[in-house]
Amino acid sequence: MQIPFTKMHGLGNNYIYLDFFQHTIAEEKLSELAKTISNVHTGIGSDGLIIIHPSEVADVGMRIFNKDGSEGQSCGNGLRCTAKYAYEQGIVAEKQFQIETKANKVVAEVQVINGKVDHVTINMGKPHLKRELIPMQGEPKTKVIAERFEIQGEVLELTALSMGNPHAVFIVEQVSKKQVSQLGPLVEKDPRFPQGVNVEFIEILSPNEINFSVWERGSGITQACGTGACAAVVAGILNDRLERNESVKVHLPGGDLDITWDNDGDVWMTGGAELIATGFYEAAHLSKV
Ligand SMILES: N[C@H](CCC[C@H](N)C(=O)O)C(=O)O
Repeated sequence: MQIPFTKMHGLGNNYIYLDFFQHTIAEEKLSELAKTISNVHTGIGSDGLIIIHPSEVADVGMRIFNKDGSEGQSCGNGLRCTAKYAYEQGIVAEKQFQIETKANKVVAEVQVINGKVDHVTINMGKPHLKRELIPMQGEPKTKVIAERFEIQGEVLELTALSMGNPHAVFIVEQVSKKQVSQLGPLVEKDPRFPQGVNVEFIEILSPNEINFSVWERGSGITQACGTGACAAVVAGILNDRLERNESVKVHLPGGDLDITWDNDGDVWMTGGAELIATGFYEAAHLSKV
């Protein structure tokens, strides 16, 4: 069975995209397909699988599956690539349109240069700050801001929130690969986060600029995490370290995103989206799943 695919990335956070307007795959096969197609040795290799699909409540829909086959509720880099694809493939006719995710409906606006989408701005909606909405164990109605968090004998300060998917943000003196690779997987699966959690470490460079690194739920270290960058800026503002209602430059390993948490409570993300390849995935073995 040959499955047509498009591979795209946002700041190096790359996914295999399937266009369900053209060709669908059975629901029960999607998790297994995400695992097999993401495998760099026996598949195409990616951070996961994204489904672009018809929506009854928006112009287009997007679902995201991580490398381990788990389904996330949203994906910032995936949304920018989905917006690029939807506009360039004529799924949408306007430069501004709505995209449905498991988490919410977002508004995307594409910036077109020479007929191609160069970058995309997305209103990612409002963060959820209550512990029960992250979700995280503990006193439900409270927020998680600069909370003492002990892990593997280390005591860190945790700010946790949801962008439709869960995020644990740690403000540190200096981000390092060592801390992400050692602490990331432990926090991701910590029982205090019953649905798991994406883990971000941020270094405040100024009230409008941070360094950022991430261990993603279900995919491990990635070059970038759009929802994570949004969560990081919200966390920095909640800790009075970053400017509200102004653009914050987020330096991720794969490149920069501009994030604003405005006074209406919406989080805005602007960044690139790139086409890598199109092709056909040989999925004969999937028939046995
Ligand atoms: N790993 C995430 C989904 C992908 C998010 C990330 N790639 C982004 O750009 O926001 C989760 O399980 O919630």
